[in-house]
Amino acid sequence: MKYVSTRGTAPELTFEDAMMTGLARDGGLYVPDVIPTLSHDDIAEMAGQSYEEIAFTVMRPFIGDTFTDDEFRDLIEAAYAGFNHAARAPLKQLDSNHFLLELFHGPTLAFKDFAMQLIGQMFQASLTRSGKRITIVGATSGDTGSAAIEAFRGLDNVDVFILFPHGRVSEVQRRQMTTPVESNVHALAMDGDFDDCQAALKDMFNDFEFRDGVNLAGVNSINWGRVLAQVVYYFSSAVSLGAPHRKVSFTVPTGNFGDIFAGYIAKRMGLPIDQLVIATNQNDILHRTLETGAQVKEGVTPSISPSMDIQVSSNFERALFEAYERDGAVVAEQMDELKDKGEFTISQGAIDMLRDTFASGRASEDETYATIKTELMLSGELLCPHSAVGVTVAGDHLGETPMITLATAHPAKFPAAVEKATGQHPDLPPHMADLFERDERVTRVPSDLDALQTLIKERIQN
Ligand SMILES: Cc1ncc(COP(=O)(O)O)c(C=O)c1O
Ligand SMILES: N[C@@H](CCOP(=O)(O)O)C(=O)O
Repeated sequence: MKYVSTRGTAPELTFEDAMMTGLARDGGLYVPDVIPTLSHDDIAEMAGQSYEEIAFTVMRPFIGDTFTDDEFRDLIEAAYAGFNHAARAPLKQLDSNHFLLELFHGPTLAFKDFAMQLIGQMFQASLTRSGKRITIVGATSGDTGSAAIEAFRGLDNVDVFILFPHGRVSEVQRRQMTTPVESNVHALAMDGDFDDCQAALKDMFNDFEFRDGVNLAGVNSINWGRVLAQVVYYFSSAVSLGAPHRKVSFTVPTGNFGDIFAGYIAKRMGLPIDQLVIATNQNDILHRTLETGAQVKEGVTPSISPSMDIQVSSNFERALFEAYERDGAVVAEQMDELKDKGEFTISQGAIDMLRDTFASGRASEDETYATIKTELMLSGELLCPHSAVGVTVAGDHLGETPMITLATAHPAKFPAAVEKATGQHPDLPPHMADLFERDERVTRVPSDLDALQTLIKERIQN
């Protein structure tokens, strides 16, 4: 299995190299050269299997000879051992044909743990073999950062720097990133929004002198390993509702497009998915793109679902690559237009493919509050605002096929919005109960590439 860049000119890599490299050297994102498929029987056999067994079957074809089967099974076991639900990703029934996939039972209470805990294990195994030391830089709108810190804190061959937009994450999210005491953890509060943080990260990858000098690695969904690990819960949940013998649909609260792209990969692998619905908050660039056929960047408006306050949606590039039948030159051209002019127009053939593959919808702030309130009354489920965006949009796409909406974070990460909607204060789980008593350690940084690179170089020398 080889990995190719969405912009067509970077060297082809193995799974291990693609995982450790992050962004391709032509600015693109790595994807497998061929998407493997599972047969109807392979999928049927997953019924009754553990999450870990399904994870092995789904991911094994992608990793080549990076790990032996036994090594890979051990890494998967270790990754999910710290989750506090036996099913890892349990399904709850909301209504006769609407289900909620709870993805917040990992250590940092968001779906990011599913991939980040495994990436942490795979990185450590690879670094032990190579004897290398790396510098991870991540950009976060709130959840990737804490998940990455949790996965890499205390390791002596890794420094982890997390850029988050100052004042634009919830207090719980901020404290998850600023209270770890390990000296290899560096929380950086940057002036600007998440798009600025992600742009700075990509600029660091595109500066080869810096990148090679610090051994830069990425754990955002730039990293194919992140997307891959997220494919698994599409299979586990669909199978528990009767796939492959019947179809299911998914609605996915979406920002950087990594999670829903994982759903697309599951479909390409043979999972019978009917609808894949993109649910956006008021930062609705993806919904507008599907409606109009043009991607036009606007400013980011802060919302009660801050992790989805994104306009430049990194993994949309992977979907475009498929929509343009893997023509990297066209993708590179369109990505340059987005960077230079803030917009690009998708060809008719490509937008037809995207509209055939994805549906979309948008939830306003008022609708999101209303869904949190009514869902608690109707089903007893206390939703986080991101999951509530999903449930709101899913409501417009319910039909005969069972709909699974992804619940991407625990309500206790966003207590202010949840309390405003319901009057209930969601409590943090016991392992985080003293979060508000812990000391914070954070560096305020400008949105300035030189300053960021200087800070990172100085910190890793000490
Ligand atoms: C809680 C939550 N929901 C939804 C999303 C959107 O997921 P994605 O960026 O993969 O589209 C994020 C951020 O990634 C998130 O943290
Ligand atoms: N919502 C994310 C944004 C980064 O997404 P990623 O999937 O590319 O890591 C966050 O919580 O940080």
